[in-house]
Amino acid sequence: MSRAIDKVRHCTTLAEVRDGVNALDDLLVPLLVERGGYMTQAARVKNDEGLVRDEARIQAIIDRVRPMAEAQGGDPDLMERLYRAMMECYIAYEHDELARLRAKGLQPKGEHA
Ligand SMILES: C=C(O[C@@H]1C=C(C(=O)O)C=C[C@H]1O)C(=O)O
Repeated sequence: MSRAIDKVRHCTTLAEVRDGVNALDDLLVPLLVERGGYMTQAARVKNDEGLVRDEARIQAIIDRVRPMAEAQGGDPDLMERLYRAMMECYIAYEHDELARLRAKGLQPKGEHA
């Protein structure tokens, strides 16, 4: 199996390092935008501020990504820290999206006209 860590090119200059990082950011940013799109979907489907943060789901994601990181030759502790920080950002975004959808007319659950 080819692991992500084995794809890292040996660099002798900072410019090479930054080229490598930029190339990966070109892949990551569209994926993060797409992931954010599911926060908008979650906000609409949950339609309840109290359901936005789901600790069980957060832990399930951590339990899934730690072994994935290890299998790719990465550090599971680093991956957990990244995911916890990222999910905090997405939870804040999901709250913002729910507020935006409500301002656009989404009725709170149980208050249909
Ligand atoms: C998208 C959800 O809402 C929140 C955002 C999560 C995420 O960034 O993956 C995970 C858990 C939730 O607190 C969800 O509940 O699945």
